[in-house]
Amino acid sequence: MEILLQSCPNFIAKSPVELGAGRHFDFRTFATSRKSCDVKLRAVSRSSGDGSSFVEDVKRNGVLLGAEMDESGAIVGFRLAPQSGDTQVSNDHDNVSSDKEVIVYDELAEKTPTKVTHSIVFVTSEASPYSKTGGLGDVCGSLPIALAARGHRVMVVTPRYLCGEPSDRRFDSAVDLDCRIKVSCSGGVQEVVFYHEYKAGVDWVFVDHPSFHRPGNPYGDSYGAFGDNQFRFTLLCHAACEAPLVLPLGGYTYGEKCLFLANDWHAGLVPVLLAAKYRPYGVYKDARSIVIIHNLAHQGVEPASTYSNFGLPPEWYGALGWVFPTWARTHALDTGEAVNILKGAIVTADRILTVSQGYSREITTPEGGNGLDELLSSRKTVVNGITNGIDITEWNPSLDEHIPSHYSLNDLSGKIECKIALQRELGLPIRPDCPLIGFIGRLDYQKGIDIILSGTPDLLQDDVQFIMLGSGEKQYEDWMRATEATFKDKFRGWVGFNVPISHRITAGCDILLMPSRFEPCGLNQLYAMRYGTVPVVHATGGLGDTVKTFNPYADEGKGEGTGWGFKPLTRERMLDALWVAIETYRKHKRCWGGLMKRGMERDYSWDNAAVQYEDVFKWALIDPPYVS
Ligand SMILES: Nc1ncnc2c1ncn2[C@@H]1O[C@H](COP(=O)(O)OP(=O)(O)O[C@H]2O[C@H](CO)[C@@H](O)[C@H](O)[C@H]2O)[C@@H](O)[C@H]1O
Repeated sequence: MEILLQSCPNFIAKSPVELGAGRHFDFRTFATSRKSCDVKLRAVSRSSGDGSSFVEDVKRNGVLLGAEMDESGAIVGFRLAPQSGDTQVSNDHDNVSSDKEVIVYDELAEKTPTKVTHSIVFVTSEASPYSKTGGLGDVCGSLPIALAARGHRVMVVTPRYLCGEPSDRRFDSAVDLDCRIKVSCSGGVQEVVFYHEYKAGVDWVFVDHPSFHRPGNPYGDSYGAFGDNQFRFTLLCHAACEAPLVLPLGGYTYGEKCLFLANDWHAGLVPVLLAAKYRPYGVYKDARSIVIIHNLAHQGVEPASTYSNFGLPPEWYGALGWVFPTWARTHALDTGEAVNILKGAIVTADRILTVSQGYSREITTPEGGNGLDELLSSRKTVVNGITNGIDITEWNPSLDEHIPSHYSLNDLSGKIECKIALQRELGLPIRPDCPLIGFIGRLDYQKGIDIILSGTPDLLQDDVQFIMLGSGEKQYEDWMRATEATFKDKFRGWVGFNVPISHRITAGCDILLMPSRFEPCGLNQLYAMRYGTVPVVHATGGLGDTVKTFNPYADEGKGEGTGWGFKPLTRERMLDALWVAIETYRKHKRCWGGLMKRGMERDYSWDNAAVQYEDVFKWALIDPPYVS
């Protein structure tokens, strides 16, 4: 797309590093420099109260066919045209490619009116199937599709990770938009490139930079977390703020009236940038930002001296500045001063969302707030929780490509075949009647692995089989291997991240164990219930919200509930709950059938959640920007 910004020196503003000690960092520099770059960018990026300057630019340059405005007169997008000749006409969003200009003319647009409700920009460090290390990838791979299906215009901005493995091929169908922007951060100017794929109604935008090309997962490799993650995700956030202004996806930019959904700390700089870098210059005045907390335990905390890497004005230090409590400091001279990206998001975003109502309450308490509870409590009126849905196409026992036999509520025979096949695959004795317990998840403190570790020897005294799939802390991986060697006929530990195996465990087990210490929502218990596998969970956060404990006497003796929730999180309580579940499985087949059925019958689709997200969008837009 030649018309775009190729040489635009975006982020002309010098970073505080470049400006030396000067306290008067002047963002007018930024605004002026922006004007001096390619006039076409000026037309796209500059904001105007009444839109008149846009119309002027259109007339003068012939670049824009017109600014698209909503009822209030706010600019919500632009239609772009090339400067000269050979125009191709297309209304097919799928045809967006680097060698083709896609124009949507008025007549075509009239015939197929866009169902634009909101322009939504997800910013995330992972989005399945392109990248996934956990539940964040699942959510950002499916919620955007659900919102797009409801008529919203949805873009997902995420890195283009290339790690030299076959998984890189997932990005094969994304095309280079030939749009380069420059980002000033970390004391230099970085060029980032945008790739794009339009799929399932969503614009998947991939931010490309050499720092996203390396072996390992999105955050680290076998040596631990990457040392430059702050830099990598700072780049992502800067690029995500530019994307709606500069990318004419399907012929239109998203424009300034966007709803940014910033997921976890990796995207946490987005609300800060809107407030500190754009709004003071009239850009994104009508945009709103919502920070979605999938896990408060990770906040993007680095030494205070790294503040200058963000490309923010010095006077905005207070938004990210953070001081560790005395007990958390490492030595006598440690002042505890740090920058905390998630904190920055919490104090600048228009709304704060978590992925279940239970967790939204917990994060405002000292026990669940990870040091941010007071801050979150101070913004309690804009904190909400919406329980995640799941991708019911990927997780469907009657169609799942990863499992050996299919089954449904009406015909469960395939489930026992899945169990037998799993026992065979993992080399366990093939015993269809033996209670088979599963665990899937990261091997870390959050997931309560230490409780599993202390309870397993007792659990395995019983006539049960136990399968664990996970990777994470080395001590737990080693423990899994050692336990497998000790209990050859009863225990299997699969160390690694393997999606097909996770499906086969979900389908083949009778019980899924989740003793998470905290769980913002949890997806595996939802997958399990959909697959007729009964969850036994620590009743915390989203686990408490989604798993209702079995009561055989309720509903005139028909029973109610979909599993067991135990509390508090102790080895004894976990073993008690497991014992009740195992006994019910063995001795009360009818009750067990009821548990499976009620779990399988539930509605897990994203539709409910999407409607609730729309409410939050509405509330965000009713209020003026929190930081204007
Ligand atoms: N070894 C392995 N092999 C294959 N697949 C594996 C795997 N380990 C985990 N997974 C998969 O990764 C996902 C994990 O999702 P969770 O919601 O359980 O946890 P996570 O803590 O990553 O997510 C955070 O974000 C999500 C989304 O909001 C919240 O539900 C959650 O509470 C919060 O901690 C599931 O799809 C699971 O099957």
